[in-house]
Amino acid sequence: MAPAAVISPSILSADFANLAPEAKKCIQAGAQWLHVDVMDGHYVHNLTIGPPVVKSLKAAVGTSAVLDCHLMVTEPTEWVDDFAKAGADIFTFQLDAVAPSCLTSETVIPEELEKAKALMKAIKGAGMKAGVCLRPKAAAACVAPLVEAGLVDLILVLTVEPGFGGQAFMPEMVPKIEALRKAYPDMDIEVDGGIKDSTVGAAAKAGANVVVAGSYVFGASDLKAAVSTLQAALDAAAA
Ligand SMILES: O=C(CO)[C@H](O)[C@H](O)COP(=O)(O)O
Ligand SMILES: [Co+2]
Repeated sequence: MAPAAVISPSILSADFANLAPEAKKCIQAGAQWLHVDVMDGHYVHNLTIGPPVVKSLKAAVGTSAVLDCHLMVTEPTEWVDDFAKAGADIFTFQLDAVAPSCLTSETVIPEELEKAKALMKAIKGAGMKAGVCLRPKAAAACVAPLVEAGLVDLILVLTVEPGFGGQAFMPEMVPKIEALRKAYPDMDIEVDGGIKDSTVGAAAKAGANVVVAGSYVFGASDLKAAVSTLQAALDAAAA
């Protein structure tokens, strides 16, 4: 069965002083997940959200939304337990943070592959779903041994360089989404970066079933209409 269509607004573009009402507005507008961009000031030059904020968000939204945590951090393994305890539902890490060979080769070197597998086992062992994120330079083929090992619940395709919201969608990432959908018909494939009314169609047609949008949703004069536009594009691609 094809995976369900999901909208995951990135709270990176929300008003942090009003995070709970902002999150609830997204859920009322039809968003099923909330995307939490975690940046540690090392992997990227930005500092954002950590486990205490995830804990408060979980207390505010309960089970009405999946907390889709995207960790742009140098040492994801160190954060597994803290995010699990805070209430994260999905823990997605940057593959190149543990397996830098994915940036220069179609095959991850064995030592790095073992590190990625151990991390994913820890994520699942802590009760979260395990996501693997490919930044633009990371080769799609590198996820194959992880999928074959039954460790991948979600593949996130970054369509901007990691670090900031509000960047332009990279159309050259569309073939990567297509290749992953062809290889993994039942996998949750998430697209993240520069998604708005004019770009969501290309990502959805290529096979993404989960769309992240930050600046488009929170910058819209009508948040509900923005979420509906994204949902309509996913529905049209699935029809
Ligand atoms: O992971 C990210 C950046 O590293 C963000 O999730 C992404 O950029 C969302 O913001 P926008 O929709 O404004 O592009
Ligand atoms: Co993100």
